[in-house]
Amino acid sequence: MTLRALRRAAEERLSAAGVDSPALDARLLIEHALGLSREDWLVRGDEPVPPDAAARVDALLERRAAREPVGRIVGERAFWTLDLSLAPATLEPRPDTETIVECVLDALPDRSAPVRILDLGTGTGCILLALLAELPNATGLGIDISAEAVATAAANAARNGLAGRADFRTGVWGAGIAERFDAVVSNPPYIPSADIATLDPEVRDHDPLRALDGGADGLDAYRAIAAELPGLLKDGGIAALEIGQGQADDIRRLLETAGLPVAEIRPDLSGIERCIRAAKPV
Ligand SMILES: C[S@@+](CC[C@H](N)C(=O)[O-])C[C@H]1O[C@@H](n2cnc3c(N)ncnc32)[C@H](O)[C@@H]1O
Repeated sequence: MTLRALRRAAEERLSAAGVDSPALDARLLIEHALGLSREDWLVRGDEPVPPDAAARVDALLERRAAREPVGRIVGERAFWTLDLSLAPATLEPRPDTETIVECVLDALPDRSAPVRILDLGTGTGCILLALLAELPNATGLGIDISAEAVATAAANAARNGLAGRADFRTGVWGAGIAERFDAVVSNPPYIPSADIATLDPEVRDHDPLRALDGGADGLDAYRAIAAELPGLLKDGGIAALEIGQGQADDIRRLLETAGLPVAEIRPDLSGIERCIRAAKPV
């Protein structure tokens, strides 16, 4: 079988298994199994695939057909301009979360300023590290309740040349942090507990429950974080939080009750309200 024929067969297999991006996933898994680059398809598509290579591809396709996400299979995921390693305790970063990065960058008056950023529930470190990659004089602290997530985030900082500007610690949201920051970012768990069983298998069976479960109404983490934000922000500092579909009004109320007027609610690329930005009055 040629490489191109293998790819067609892989796509059909993933499509039959209900995978929603079979063409992309087939290509990524074959590239990973065989050490190919995207350009290789142009020049090597008619080459025969040796049986041992086909067996390596088959093993990965079997996992994907069982609805394990590509990022979990290959152990990493691209986010913003970065490649990030994953661990069982980290959420797989989503493109929607880049909305927070854009929102913070657009809200900062001076991108060369030495801003201090706090990321609550940092996971892979994706939000903090993407911001540090864009803000050459910024430094930051990422907090997560999971020690495995903290270790993964620290490794991702090193992998992307940002370790000198990023610290990571275990903690429960902002508890015990005395410092005040120019920006606090967070993508907290926001799925109502009862909805978790209805999620796609890629999410339900592979993202950690602690990264998903937002309590009975999905808002537990926002209540905790909103109460802490006034003590974590400098005067004039901004908070940018990812939100779930339909949660904007409730979270606006939580932030404004805490004394943080909402300045923006920003949609993601699908038009869903995804990031809420508030500021601490000067
Ligand atoms: C939705 S994930 C977001 C991860 C990452 N920031 C991202 O956007 O991909 C939420 C994260 O919050 C962490 N978390 C859950 N409860 C926490 C708590 N009480 N204190 C600190 N972190 C918590 C989870 O371990 C998880 O890494």
